[in-house]
Amino acid sequence: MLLGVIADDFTGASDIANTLAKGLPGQGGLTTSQYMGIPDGDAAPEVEAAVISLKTRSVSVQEAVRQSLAALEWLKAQGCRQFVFKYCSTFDSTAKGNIGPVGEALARALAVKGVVACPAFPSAGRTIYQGHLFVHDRLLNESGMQHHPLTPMTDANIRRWLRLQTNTEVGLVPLNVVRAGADAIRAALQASAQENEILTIVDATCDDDLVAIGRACADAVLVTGGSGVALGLPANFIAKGLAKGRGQAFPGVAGPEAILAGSCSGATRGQIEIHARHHPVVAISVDEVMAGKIGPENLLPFFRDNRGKAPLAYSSGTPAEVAAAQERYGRAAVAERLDALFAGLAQRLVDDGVRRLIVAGGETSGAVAQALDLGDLVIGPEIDPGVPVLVSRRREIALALKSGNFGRPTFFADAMAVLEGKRP
Ligand SMILES: Nc1ncnc2c1ncn2[C@@H]1O[C@H](COP(=O)(O)OP(=O)(O)O)[C@@H](O)[C@H]1O
Ligand SMILES: O=C(O)[C@@H](O)C(=O)COP(=O)(O)O
Repeated sequence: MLLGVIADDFTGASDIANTLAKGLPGQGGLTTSQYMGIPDGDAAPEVEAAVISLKTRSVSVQEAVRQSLAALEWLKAQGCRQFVFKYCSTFDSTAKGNIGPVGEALARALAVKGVVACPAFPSAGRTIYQGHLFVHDRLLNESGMQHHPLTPMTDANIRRWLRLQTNTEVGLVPLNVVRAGADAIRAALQASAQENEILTIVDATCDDDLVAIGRACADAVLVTGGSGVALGLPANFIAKGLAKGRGQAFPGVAGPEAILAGSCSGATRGQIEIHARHHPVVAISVDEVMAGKIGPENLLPFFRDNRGKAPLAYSSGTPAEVAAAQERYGRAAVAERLDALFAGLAQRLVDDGVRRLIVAGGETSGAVAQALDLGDLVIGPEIDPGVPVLVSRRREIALALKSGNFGRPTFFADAMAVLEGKRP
């Protein structure tokens, strides 16, 4: 194995697995597998890149660090020469963590400083300039992310935000240095390390910037960021003759289908609204869930009755609805109960024969994927930027784990077709 990724959530893991499997146009990527948590045994010998999905974005700092270091140990034991800590392209974190503490702990474990911290993902509209994160034409804190149910992002200056989470100063490699190319980036990172800065925000506003950053990191032991930071990494291994740039075929999976949405992002709510125009959808009431009046068994008939019609169940609410529910029951309690509902529902759906499953929302996907005994996931074709088809050979299921913010407006119906091996 060449490259090991520690991802702080499950949709993020499939996002970066997609980037690594795809590689740069005309070059191909790495043979990539996604794992649900730290695997018990060794990876299959053909795996060149392993992505370990953790659910550490919203747990305590200590727990996030503990799990991330355990993942690092497994990846080291598989022989990886480079490690990536993958977090969200919208830098989802609180003033306490978990990006800073996990990034610093991994860097300390690997004895490195001046480590790239770059959440940029231009094809999804995330760019960084002078350490400020933009989502399309908006600063992060004006993009809707200030309303996120678990990690409200209230500062677009991610260098300043990250410094709240770290023990050491945070560096910056500005865009003019990035545009000067890989050698200039490498020199700036070395200078940052000499200043004892463990993590260094690196600007990037387009894919070429990310490719240059990737080239600068050819020999870096640790890289951190969104999936974009991995764009140039497979090419380094191919150039060194360590990987061949193979593609992975996907024949499609037929069978009953289900869509579950727990993300409250504007993008997901828009996709639900569009899906509802021509497909059966059912809203899950948070009040009824909290009162114990609705559980997985109540939702199962809806999916059975609507087989073949891409049925969708969602809890997704507007910022005002989310705020009201959190005030009434507490943020953690709502998240826990909804996670448990979606997890239990997914288990029953798969036991009932569902073979194509789409989940919207990182935490929600984590809860669902942990509940299903999926084994390792093979990375199939890209549905939309950051969202690949995932195939569980163990359970013969095709999945899509969609970040709340990702996907075209007609994502749900289109993705269902792709899971079946058809292009819409
Ligand atoms: N109606 C709601 N009110 C409050 N919280 C909700 C509601 N619906 C979902 N949630 C919670 O909001 C969080 C959404 O996070 P996540 O699934 O990661 O989506 P995203 O990918 O948009 O971040 C989850 O913890 C989920 O349980
Ligand atoms: O980097 C990204 O934006 C995604 O890969 C990601 O991490 C998604 O997180 P959620 O929005 O919580 O699904």
